[in-house]
This record gives sequence, C-alpha cells and structure tokens, in this order.
Amino acid sequence: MVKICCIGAGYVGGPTMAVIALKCPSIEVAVVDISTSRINAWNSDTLPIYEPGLDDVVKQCRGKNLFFSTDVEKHVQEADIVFVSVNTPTKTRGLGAGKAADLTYWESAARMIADVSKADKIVVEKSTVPVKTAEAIEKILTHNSKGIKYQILSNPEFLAEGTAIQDLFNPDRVLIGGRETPEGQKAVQALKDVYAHWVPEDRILTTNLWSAELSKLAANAFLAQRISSVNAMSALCEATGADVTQVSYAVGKDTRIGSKFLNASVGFGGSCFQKDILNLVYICECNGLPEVAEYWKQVIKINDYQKSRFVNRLVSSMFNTVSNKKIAILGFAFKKDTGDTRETPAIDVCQGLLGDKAMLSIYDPQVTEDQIQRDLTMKKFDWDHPIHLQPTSPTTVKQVSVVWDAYTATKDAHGICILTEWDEFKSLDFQKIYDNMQKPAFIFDGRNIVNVEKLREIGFVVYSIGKPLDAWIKDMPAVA
Ligand SMILES: NC(=O)C1=CN([C@@H]2O[C@H](COP(=O)(O)OP(=O)(O)OC[C@H]3O[C@@H](n4cnc5c(N)ncnc54)[C@H](O)[C@@H]3O)[C@@H](O)[C@H]2O)C=CC1
Ligand SMILES: O=C(O)[C@H]1O[C@H](OP(=O)(O)OP(=O)(O)OC[C@H]2O[C@@H](n3ccc(=O)[nH]c3=O)[C@H](O)[C@@H]2O)[C@H](O)[C@@H](O)[C@@H]1O
Repeated sequence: MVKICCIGAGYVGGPTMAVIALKCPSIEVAVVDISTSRINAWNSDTLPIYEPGLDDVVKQCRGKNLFFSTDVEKHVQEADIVFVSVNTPTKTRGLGAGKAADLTYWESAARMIADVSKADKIVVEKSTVPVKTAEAIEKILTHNSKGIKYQILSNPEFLAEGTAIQDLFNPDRVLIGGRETPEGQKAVQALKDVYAHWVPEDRILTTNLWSAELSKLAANAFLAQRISSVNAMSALCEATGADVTQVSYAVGKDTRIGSKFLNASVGFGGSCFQKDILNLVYICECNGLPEVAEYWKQVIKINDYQKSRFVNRLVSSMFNTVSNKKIAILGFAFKKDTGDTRETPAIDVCQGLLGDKAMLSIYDPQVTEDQIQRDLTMKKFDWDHPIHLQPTSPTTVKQVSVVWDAYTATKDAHGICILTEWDEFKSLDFQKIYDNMQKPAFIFDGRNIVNVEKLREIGFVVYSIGKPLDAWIKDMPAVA
C-alpha cells in the first residue's frame, strides 16, 4: 500500500489530503502538524476550518485511510511520498523583510525529513514557494541524506477557499514539476498516478521544477491583477457616471478576456495574493528586473488604494467624521463561505474607521469575536505562523463589539458597511433595518450585493463600489 504523509494540516493540507484519501482508497494518508489543537480539531466533530463539503469528505475516510496526527516523525518515516504544506509567510525581519518568503517552516520540515528517513522518498512542495526553492530543499536533503535518495517535486495547489472541495474534485489542472532525469520522471509519474484516480489525464500538466514553482506565483499574480484592474476602473466609473458592473460585463464578453474574476470590490484579501505578489516582486528585484518588479507592485498599490478610498468615501459622506458613531460591519471574512480572515480587507477598513474613532459593531456568520479582536490588534504578517507561535493574549479594542446577527449589529447605527458577500446579507429586511437606524441612514456596499434602487426608495443614502453616485455623496468628494 502506498503511504502518503502531509506535513501541515491547514487550509491546503487538510482538504487536499482528505480528497486524495477519498478518491484513492488504496492509499493510506496521514496528515501531521506541530499544532496539537489543530490536530485535535481534525479528529473531532468540529473541524478547524469551515469549508462547504469538507465535513462529509473527512467523515467518509477518517480512521479508514485518512489519519490526523501530531506524531510527525513516525508518519514521515513510514511514507513513500511526503507533501509539505506548511506556512510560507512574508519575512518581517532581515534581508527581504516585507517582501521575501520566510522559509523557516519549510527548512525545518526538510531537515526533519532528512533526520528521520530510512528509505528513499518523494518530497512534494505543496506550499507556495519562491522559484528555485526545490534546489535549496534538495541541498538540505542530500547533504543530510545518509545515502537515502530524494526526488523533489513541485505540485502547487490552485484551490480557492469556500470552493476547495469542488476545486479539488474537478481541478482546471494539476501541475507537477520534476527533474528532467529518469529518476525525476519516475517520481513525476508516481504522483501522476495518484491524481489519475480522478483527474483526467489531459488536465495533469508536467513541467520542469522551476516552471511549476513560477506558474503558481504567476497564476496568483494574474488573478489579483484582474481584480486591481477592475477596481481601478471602479474609481473611474464613480468619477464619470459609468457603472462598473456594466463595464466588466461588456469587457468580459470578449472571449479573449473572459467574464470570471471581474467583480469590483473593497479590495482582495486572503492569505496568498498579497504574500505571493510581494514574493514575486522580491524575486524580480533579486534577478535585476526592477521594471518588472514595479509592474507587479502596482497590483498591491491599487488594492491598498481601493481599501483606503472606501474608508475615505464613508467618512467624508458622514459629515467628515465618524467619531463616536456606531458603524455596523457586515462580514469580516475575506470572502463568503469561509471563516478565514487572513489579510481580509475588513481589517484595513475597520482600522481606518477606528482611526477616526468610530464605534464598530461587527457581525460575520463564521468569524469568532476572539479572531476579530486578534486581527485588529496583531501586527502585519504575524498571522501567518503556526497558531501556537502567534501572540497569545492580544489586547482588545474597546470600540469594537462583536454580535451574532445583522439586526443587532445595525440597531441604532449611523451607517452600515458590507465587507463580505455572504448570501444571507442579500435577503435582509432592509426596511426593518432602516427603521431601527439613526437618520440619515447610510449604507456602504463594498461587495455590490444590495439592490441600490430599492434601498434608495426606503430612504438609505447608498454607496456601491463603482456605481453612479448618490446625489448626497457626489457633493462630498472623497480624497484617497
Ligand atoms: N490557503 C489557501 O487557499 C492556499 C494556500 N496555499 C499555500 O499553501 C501553504 C499552506 O497554506 P495554508 O494551508 O493556508 O496554511 P495554514 O497556516 O492553514 O497551515 C499550515 C500548517 O503547517 C503547520 N506547520 C508549520 N510548520 C510545521 C512543521 N515544521 N511541521 C509540521 N507542521 C507545521 C502549521 O502548524 C499549520 O497548521 C502556503 O504556502 C500557502 O501559500 C496554496 C494554495 C491555496
Ligand atoms: O494560492 C492561493 O491561496 C489561492 O488564492 C486564490 O484563492 P482564495 O484567496 O482562496 O480566494 P479567491 O476566490 O481567489 O478570492 C481572493 C480575494 O479576491 C476577492 N475577489 C475575487 C474575485 C473577484 O472578481 N473580485 C474580488 O474582489 C475575493 O473577495 C477575495 O477577497 C486563488 O483563486 C486560488 O487559485 C489560489 O490557489
């Protein structure tokens, strides 16, 4: 029986391995982590991450051919194929701080593999890493190998949170990069055989190691670039009276451009887009390509601009101050159908409003009060480390209250911000909400999910990203 071990039981390691276990009953899969609380949660009825369909997949195979364990060394030693899916945060200190990927966790995983292995192994990069990382990993493994042979493969993950199970069941492509030697190709074939249990062969792409590593960074950069492009247009739409939804529909109808991923928003979030682009920028700079680095940096600059533009629009519309005003925040996760808040635009928006002394009442169906308080007090990039290494007792922000439904959040509020596109926000009783708010009642939709005309009829002053401006707002120009 082929044995797989995955180091890192996070958003990628957990769902990816659960799907491999489900689709390959003949393979034994162990997912290991240094975080005991994470592993305990994977073994409980309340999984550590919220992902539609995940519970069902885990329940079908856990205890049969899928195991979650903190006994990292035992499972690594027994495995034929070791996936590494650990954190690769942005460095906060030293060379490349604020841009380069911090490979501390990757390196310690590689050294541990070298220490405990007693037989040849295939080591698979599942984490997103800088191009050429495989070379460094290879050096660590071979210099500590005690005669054991390792083949390093790059097999980046393209799943998106909220649709992870769907994406894993039916991926656009699986990418496998390996050495162009007979041993390298044999390893590529072994991993191909795993995916071939459910992925059609023409969707399994094989490349050299460096192309696979770089394709992952490139794919995330291209995706984020589309959002920054449409968000840049949204600012121009507001200035000219065009409607960004109509513009992106018309643009996306060109089959060369395509309609997906063109929704204007308060900004993209998530653990990877910013981190991976910063990493790409750093790699370009290190390779003497400052113009290319500058080009990609702009994607992040526009994203930051979009978030601060939103805050400025809100404050300027509300008589240029939100001091002591209650602002309801609907949605805190970085997108719907996940409880993940890593790099969510809600953090920047809330911090901007708190900077202007607002009182925030926050509701998100999947994010806990503890998480929100941590996010609003943690330093930039501190969140992307194993849980037990994160600051334990952050201070709480007193002007923030976290509530458990949208009606409580909006009661007596001066304004509402919609920051995550949860489906339940589309069917709220806005007349009831309006009746219970201070007047004039403002609503700032950072996800373009509300019916602007209907809300204006009720009496709201409405701001919707990239849409023709309310007469009220037009008279109060915001400076970004
Ligand atoms: N979250 C996502 O949607 C995607 C993430 N990625 C990439 O996958 C990688 C992992 O991301 P996530 O799963 O989101 O991170 P995560 O933070 O959810 O999970 C990483 C896990 O690795 C564990 N870990 C760290 N060092 C370890 C070690 N030496 N031994 C054992 N366990 C260790 C941590 O405790 C943590 O539970 C990152 O490189 C990320 O860029 C790629 C595609 C999608
Ligand atoms: O490497 C990763 O971590 C993953 O990053 C993204 O997945 P994810 O961040 O989970 O979610 P997305 O659906 O890409 O959304 C990212 C952010 O962009 C925003 N977004 C997305 C699409 C859009 O049209 N407009 C927009 O503002 C979302 O609200 C969210 O804040 C990619 O889509 C995945 O392919 C990739 O594997």
